[in-house]
Amino acid sequence: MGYCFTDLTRACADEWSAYIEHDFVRQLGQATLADTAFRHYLAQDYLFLIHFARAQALAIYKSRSLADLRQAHEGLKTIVDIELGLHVAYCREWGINEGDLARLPEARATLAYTRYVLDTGSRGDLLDLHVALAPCLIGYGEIANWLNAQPFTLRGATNPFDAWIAMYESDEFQGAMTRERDWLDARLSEVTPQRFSELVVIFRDATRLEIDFWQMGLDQQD
Ligand SMILES: Cc1ncc(CO)c(N)n1
Repeated sequence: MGYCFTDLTRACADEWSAYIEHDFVRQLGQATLADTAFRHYLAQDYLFLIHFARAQALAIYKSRSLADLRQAHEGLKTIVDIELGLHVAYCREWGINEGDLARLPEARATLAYTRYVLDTGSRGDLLDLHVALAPCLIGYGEIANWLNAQPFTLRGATNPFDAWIAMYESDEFQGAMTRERDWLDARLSEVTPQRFSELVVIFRDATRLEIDFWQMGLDQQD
């Protein structure tokens, strides 16, 4: 026994790489992504982040110890104070104002992913919820690092999506990702093989929904 976070990604290696190395991500790195696809993704991601913040709040509610409560609070602050603040400013640069965002219809992929996380968290315990949230917080940090390691990735003013990569490679986001991974490593070290296999199902489903989210952006689906 004694599992850790990378055992989850190893158990879903195909889905995890399909998510981290998705065409949307590659095109963003190569600066070949269509502006309309990026704008569609950005707007839907605003709706995603609001529900994701609610899921972090649910993790606060489900915490039994001060240490757990602090970890969930960290997650909430990362979303509301760092990511959503940057996101709203970033949307404005791309010609989407907050009024437009508030009136936006939710795409099916956004609905499916956010409600899946909230339902998994309501039904299960704190660990189920953190595992459902993990592809998001840890995945985006890994995506920024993966992009930076690819020879095709363009950085700087020649890439209109450069600020997006900068957000997820930032010390604040990478720090939040590391703390979440440490929290998961500590909890996973104590679970039984049967419990681990339940958690793999949650992790795989959430990762599949992340893949659908990229595809929704690429195809501009509603
Ligand atoms: C869909 C999605 N997953 C993960 C993140 C990172 O928080 C995000 N902003 N959007």
